[in-house]
Amino acid sequence: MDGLMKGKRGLVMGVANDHSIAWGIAQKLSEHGAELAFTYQGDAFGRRVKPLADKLGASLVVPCDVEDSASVAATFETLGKEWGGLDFVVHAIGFSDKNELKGLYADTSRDNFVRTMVISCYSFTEVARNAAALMTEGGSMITLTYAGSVRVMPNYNVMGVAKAGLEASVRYLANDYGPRGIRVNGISAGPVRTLAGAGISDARHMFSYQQRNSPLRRTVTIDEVGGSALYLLSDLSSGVTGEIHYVDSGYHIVSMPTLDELKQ
Ligand SMILES: NC(=O)c1ccc[n+]([C@@H]2O[C@H](COP(=O)([O-])OP(=O)(O)OC[C@H]3O[C@@H](n4cnc5c(N)ncnc54)[C@H](O)[C@@H]3O)[C@@H](O)[C@H]2O)c1
Ligand SMILES: Cc1c(CN(C)C(=O)CCc2cnc3c(c2)CCC(=O)N3)oc2ccccc12
Repeated sequence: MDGLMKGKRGLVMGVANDHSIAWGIAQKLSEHGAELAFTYQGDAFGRRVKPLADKLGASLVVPCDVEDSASVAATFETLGKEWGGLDFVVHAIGFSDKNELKGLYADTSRDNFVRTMVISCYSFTEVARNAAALMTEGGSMITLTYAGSVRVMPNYNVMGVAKAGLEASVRYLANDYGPRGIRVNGISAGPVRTLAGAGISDARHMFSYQQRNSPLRRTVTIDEVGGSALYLLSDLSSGVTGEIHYVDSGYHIVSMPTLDELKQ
């Protein structure tokens, strides 16, 4: 089908199920004519991702565990062999030990700090380096971040530190690859009820707080994140690189949306 992404081929990393942000992005890209390849993290996820990928006519669905550099390299070797080139990459991967996503950030263990940084931050740099080698006609990459990188979100803890590093790496990668016509951007999404977004303590209260206090008075959907990803991965954003684009109902711009509640 014709559309913004007609003739473009790209890799979507991070679909776990049909609630995943990466799935919202993949659907939107496919609707606009993109040809997609997917990676999944291990056989358990593979059983969920393959039927989803089939729905979008994706022929390439490969395992990739970003804790294993050989696995990342093998993914792009396969893409190089099967496609020969690449126009875009979606990196929607993040993980930390959920037992350290509560209580004090100060209590973060060294092991989980390192592991969280490798999976949630460094993996985008490694993916970008491998992808850039295939983007011989230029290209566009995005990663998913969260406002917990620049402001304290209770319990987000070490994930906030990892996202701060991720957002800085977006800027450094944008500078490295700009001369080759490869753009690198981030989408900072508001809270979404995904596997990663729901499995946290007090998720219910955090969602309702954001619904009551964001300018749009609601949380965002994976389709809305998909729309902004389509913009950043298409030629509509040809002049945009190194940016963190917020898709969060405007939550991050307010300190106090209204005094009404206090007057009650
Ligand atoms: N859900 C939210 O509220 C929210 C908001 C802003 C940003 N994000 C970010 O969006 C991205 C996608 O998360 P989601 O909310 O769609 O949840 P999700 O659980 O659907 O997706 C997370 C993905 O990370 C993958 N992953 C984890 N460790 C991996 C590893 N070692 N190798 C390969 N893949 C691995 C999982 O397999 C899964 O597919 C993450 O980076 C997350 O931090 C989420
Ligand atoms: C929002 C929000 C999220 C969603 N988000 C932005 C994220 O980036 C997901 C972070 C995350 C990373 N690793 C794990 C989990 C969530 C839960 C399941 C697990 O085992 N590991 O996570 C939070 C954690 C604490 C507070 C708020 C949030």
